[in-house]
Amino acid sequence: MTPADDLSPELADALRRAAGAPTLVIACDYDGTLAPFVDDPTLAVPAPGAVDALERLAGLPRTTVALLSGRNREALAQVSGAAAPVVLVGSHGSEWEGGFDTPLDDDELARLARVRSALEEIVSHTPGAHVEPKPTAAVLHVRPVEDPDRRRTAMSEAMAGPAAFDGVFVTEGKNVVEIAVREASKGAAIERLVEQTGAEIAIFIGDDVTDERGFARLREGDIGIKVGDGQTLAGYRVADIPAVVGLLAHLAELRG
Ligand SMILES: O=P(O)(O)OC[C@H]1O[C@H](O[C@H]2O[C@H](CO)[C@@H](O)[C@H](O)[C@H]2O)[C@H](O)[C@@H](O)[C@@H]1O
Repeated sequence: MTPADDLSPELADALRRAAGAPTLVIACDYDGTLAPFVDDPTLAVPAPGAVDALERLAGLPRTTVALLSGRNREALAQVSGAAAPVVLVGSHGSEWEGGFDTPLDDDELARLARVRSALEEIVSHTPGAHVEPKPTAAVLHVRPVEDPDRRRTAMSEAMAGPAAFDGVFVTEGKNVVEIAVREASKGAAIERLVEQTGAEIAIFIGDDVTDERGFARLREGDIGIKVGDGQTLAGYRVADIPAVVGLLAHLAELRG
């Protein structure tokens, strides 16, 4: 069985087309796409072979590989172990090498502190839940909460409380709700990568609802690949993380 055996004929064709593009961008979500979910986000390591395949692709001429994650950039670098020439883009597309285009102003910082303390209050009576601080957001994590009712209650409290504050941007993900004081979109980040490189084809691979903002902004001829089940705007689908690793390794062979 070769990596290509896991791919639909349509996706195999699309990858052959991408492999022949003069300039190519490959943007990949991290959690749920390259790294299996775990309770502690600091321990979410890449699946075997994932970083190797990304680095092989990133070492090819006129090929830009980016990790495009909801995580903040520093956390993304730590858990993934990926480094240049792989481009790391954090905070849902708004945090690049050198940080954010514009730092948070005093109002945004005050709003962020209010959001964090409201989420900490929820955590204080929800055993297992925790808050992940980010430069422009705070995230309530409920994956480790054992009782499903308590998990749902904590999410509802976050939605009715800090998620309803003025001037915040809410993203619900897998067992998380993220409340940001800056709007960000993986779609805008993919457009920026395409603009910077002049790529004729962009590939974007992701598993979560937040990745739909990326799929929505792909151009005709670009290749969106959804990982796992669920509704999607992506044109192609693979079953799971090992299939993503196989796909990347196969693309590296085709383009190498
Ligand atoms: O855009 P991504 O790279 O997919 O990041 C999305 C969020 O991923 C992380 O949370 C998810 O993974 C955790 C570790 O496996 C898991 O515990 C949690 O339930 C998942 O939602 C990360 O912690 C968040 O900051 C990212 O926004």
